[in-house]
Amino acid sequence: MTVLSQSSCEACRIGAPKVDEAEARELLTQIPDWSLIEVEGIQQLQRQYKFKNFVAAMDFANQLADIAEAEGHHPGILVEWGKATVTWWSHSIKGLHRNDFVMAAKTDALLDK
Ligand SMILES: C[C@H](O)[C@H](O)[C@H]1CNC2=NC(N)=NC(=O)C2=N1
Repeated sequence: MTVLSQSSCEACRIGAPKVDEAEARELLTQIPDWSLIEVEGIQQLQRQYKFKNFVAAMDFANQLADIAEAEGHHPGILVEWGKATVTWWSHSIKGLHRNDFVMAAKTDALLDK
């Protein structure tokens, strides 16, 4: 199996294939702390990270912004005191593309730095 955190995003345009349920289940084994959620009919990946204070959460969000820009794929980020909630989905296909699983794994990998 390819290591998601070491993969890159591929071009994702309208009409690109959504990840099906079997594939989602397999990919989730590499990002076990993420939840599959559905918001207004759109499947998304979500994880909440805990930090020691607001500045640490904000610093994490800024590091995530850098990798999002580098990959051309962008998350939802909610920063609060001591936590950051990150949500990944592909706007262009209104659902989950493999890119979202790649980015979730890269988000986790930020914690190892
Ligand atoms: C033109 C640009 O590449 C696109 O709008 C990208 C930007 N970042 C994106 N991020 C996410 N999460 N989904 C998208 O469909 C998306 N599209």
